[in-house]
Amino acid sequence: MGADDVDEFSPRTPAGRHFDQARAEAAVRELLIAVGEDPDREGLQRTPTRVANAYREMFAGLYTDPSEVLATVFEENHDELVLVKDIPMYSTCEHHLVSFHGVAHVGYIPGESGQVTGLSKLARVVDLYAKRPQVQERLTSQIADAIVERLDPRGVIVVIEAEHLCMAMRGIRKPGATTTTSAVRGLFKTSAVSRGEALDLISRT
Ligand SMILES: Nc1nc2c(ncn2[C@@H]2O[C@H](COP(=O)(O)OP(=O)(O)OP(=O)(O)O)[C@@H](O)[C@H]2O)c(=O)[nH]1
Ligand SMILES: [Zn+2]
Repeated sequence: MGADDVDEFSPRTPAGRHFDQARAEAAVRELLIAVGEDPDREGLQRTPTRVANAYREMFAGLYTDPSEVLATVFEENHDELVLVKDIPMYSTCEHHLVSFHGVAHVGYIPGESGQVTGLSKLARVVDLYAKRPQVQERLTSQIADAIVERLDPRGVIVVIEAEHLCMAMRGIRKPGATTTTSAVRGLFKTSAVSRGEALDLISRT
């Protein structure tokens, strides 16, 4: 398959872009040459294929529609906080293409219709946006906005705590430094009491 040929099963982004396996493999081979390696030595022969497969997986969220992930919604007449804590999260820094990883905490208060979603769906939304080239601030906001759009809740709070390998293994080299970001919507923005209660539950071990 040539670099521009894409089979009909290649995953596509909503904008119609696709994962191009042949091109990804060629790029990895080029990178190995650029760093002074021999891509034909035995240990590296399958590396372009492996790395392309890994990137396909790491960026799988580019090809998934968030509304599909939050499709399961049901009425429970629950009008208080639902909080899923410590969701493991692996994303990729869009500046250096290395990992940033940690945990996400996602909470919401259902809207007047009392509609809730499956708990696993909150973790799926985290995954979907994490599996893209990202910055932590945008990842946090996108998760919150997707939940607002689908569930029309009274409020949403998303907190992400992560270590960026681009700050640990290279550059400033500060392993262990963590970055915390939050996105609050609705009641969690307008009410300091609601926000404080949620943050208290999130920080409790
Ligand atoms: N705000 C924000 N910054 C990030 C994130 N991930 C990486 N960065 C930062 O992006 C910045 C890119 O800075 P540049 O000066 O363009 O790149 P650089 O020369 O590689 O920078 P250093 O990492 O400081 O060596 C760095 O300060 C990173 O720490 C993120 O999720 N959010
Ligand atoms: Zn980075």
